[in-house]
Amino acid sequence: MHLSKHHGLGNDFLVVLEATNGPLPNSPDLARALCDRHTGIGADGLIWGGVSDRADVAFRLHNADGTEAEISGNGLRCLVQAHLRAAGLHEGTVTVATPGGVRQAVATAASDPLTLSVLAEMGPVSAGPTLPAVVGEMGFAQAATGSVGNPHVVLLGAGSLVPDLTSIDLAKVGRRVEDAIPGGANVHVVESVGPDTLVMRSWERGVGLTEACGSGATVAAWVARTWGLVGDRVTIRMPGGEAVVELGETEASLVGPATFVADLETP
Ligand SMILES: N[C@@H](CCC[C@H](N)C(=O)O)C(=O)O
Repeated sequence: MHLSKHHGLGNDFLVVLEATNGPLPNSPDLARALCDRHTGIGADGLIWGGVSDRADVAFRLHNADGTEAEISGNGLRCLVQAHLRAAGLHEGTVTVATPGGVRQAVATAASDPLTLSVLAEMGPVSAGPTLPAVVGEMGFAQAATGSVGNPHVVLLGAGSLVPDLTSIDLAKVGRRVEDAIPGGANVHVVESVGPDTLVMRSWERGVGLTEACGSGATVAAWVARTWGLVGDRVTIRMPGGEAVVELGETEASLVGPATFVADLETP
């Protein structure tokens, strides 16, 4: 099988294209094996890029633990880069069929030849899962949920028991909150650090701590706007780098990089 590895702000994905490989196995076990950082190639998830009659390419994602996710902001950009590279292109507009609908992405070359800057539609932002009671005991200033197809919990730091984000044991908090939600959720802690700017750290369903989460950034910006902290164009600073979220009335878009790492062949 031919794969390529990419990352969006340190959130890394393996991509397998049906156009290059023929019919895809879409196997959670294979995804789990290849994403293992000790015995596999290592990644936060594996994206199956299928042939689609609705769009240029179809998106299907298995997290590192083999569970399936509905969407990924960083993963979408990585798939767009893989699709363009397979056609010998370094920029262009690509439509992607996701489980939640078709999303358009516009990729432009960046100064680094391995990186594209991609503006991607993230679709409508809707209500997320019910906030579990355990969040009330954690002392965050605010808490809310949202969804762009996949579920997110957003916790605002600087509450009574939470002086700043660095004091949070996110692996513990994330696991506790995730376990209290049927089906799990991605859990993010955010802090407002300037006009239209948030700092965010993420615990991801099916992965654990990650360097960045694009769908999480989208929901965090949306929720922060409802809290009156930001306007319609929000910069999100994550451990892996910055992304920009553009918020409309009902829908959102995400701008960030996709960086090519390697082409790989599995036996
Ligand atoms: N990191 C991704 C989200 C990947 C899916 C997530 N772990 C889930 O299970 O919902 C992003 O950039 O959005």
